[in-house]
Amino acid sequence: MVSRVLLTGAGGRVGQAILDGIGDDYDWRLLDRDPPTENPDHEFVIADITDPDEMREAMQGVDAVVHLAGDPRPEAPWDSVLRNNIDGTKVVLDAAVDADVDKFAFASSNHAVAHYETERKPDLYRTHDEFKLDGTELPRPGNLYGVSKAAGETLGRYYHDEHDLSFVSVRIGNLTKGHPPIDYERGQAMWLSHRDCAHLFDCCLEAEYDYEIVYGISDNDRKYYSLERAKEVLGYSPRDNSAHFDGDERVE
Ligand SMILES: NC(=O)C1=CN([C@@H]2O[C@H](COP(=O)(O)OP(=O)(O)OC[C@H]3O[C@@H](n4cnc5c(N)ncnc54)[C@H](O)[C@@H]3O)[C@@H](O)[C@H]2O)C=CC1
Ligand SMILES: O=C1O[C@H](COP(=O)(O)O)[C@@H](O)[C@H](O)[C@H]1O
Repeated sequence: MVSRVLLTGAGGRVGQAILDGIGDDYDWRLLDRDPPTENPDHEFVIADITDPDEMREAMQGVDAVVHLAGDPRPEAPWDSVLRNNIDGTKVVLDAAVDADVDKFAFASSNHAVAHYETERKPDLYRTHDEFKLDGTELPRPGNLYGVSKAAGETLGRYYHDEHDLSFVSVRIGNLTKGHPPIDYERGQAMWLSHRDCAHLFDCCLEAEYDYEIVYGISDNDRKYYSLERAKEVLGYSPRDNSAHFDGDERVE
């Protein structure tokens, strides 16, 4: 049973969504290289994920890791994604294996597979289009940031096979608070609401799995990512759908 969880990148947007939803459900150790902006409700470690000593220390007594820290910019330059996203993820994985951590949930991204859209857009963002990615496809990154996320997924595969670490890559779509992106069909197709985000990472901490790749979106009518694997293996049961909004207003 997972009790003590290390949340890297805790100060960011995804971290906030997770803590708002399931902050009371685990014994969290929050980690970020930037200090918290307000008094945190949980233990907070200021550390850089590329520092092996800091990560070894932060991992003590941890059952599971939710690894969010990294450069989230689709336009991020190679030196940054190489350091923060690829090397940083390896350092966190090494520390997790040394500390005998059971489960590792990794924040991957839609950008790891963005080039599947190239020859299909804008139709695939619309409800009449049946095309769906399901997580069994090879990566087709749309930028170097996407390459770094595909590398994180592959690192996870290796640490699972080599060290038996349970690893789930969550290819997160577009997280926004309150309502889906406005006037942005792609963003509406891959919208992830805050409450579905928290619930999905809760599932990653509770379910039993070996190595998984799932999509992290709400149950949007426009979706071109399948939610079947997340539902079947993790027990994900999303409650939101971008089709239930007109602009910033919920209409259903
Ligand atoms: N927000 C979204 O819609 C999506 C986010 N993701 C992924 O989810 C993760 C979190 O994204 P957001 O919360 O949106 O980003 P964010 O920028 O709001 O949060 C990232 C946090 O990681 C920290 N961080 C960055 N590099 C670090 C390092 N070397 N050591 C320690 N801390 C470090 C930053 O200080 C920041 O607080 C990222 O890995 C991103 O690639 C993936 C797809 C969509
Ligand atoms: O991986 C990420 O994806 C989201 C959605 O991508 P976008 O190109 O449609 O904006 C992005 O907002 C987020 O910053 C990024 O980390």
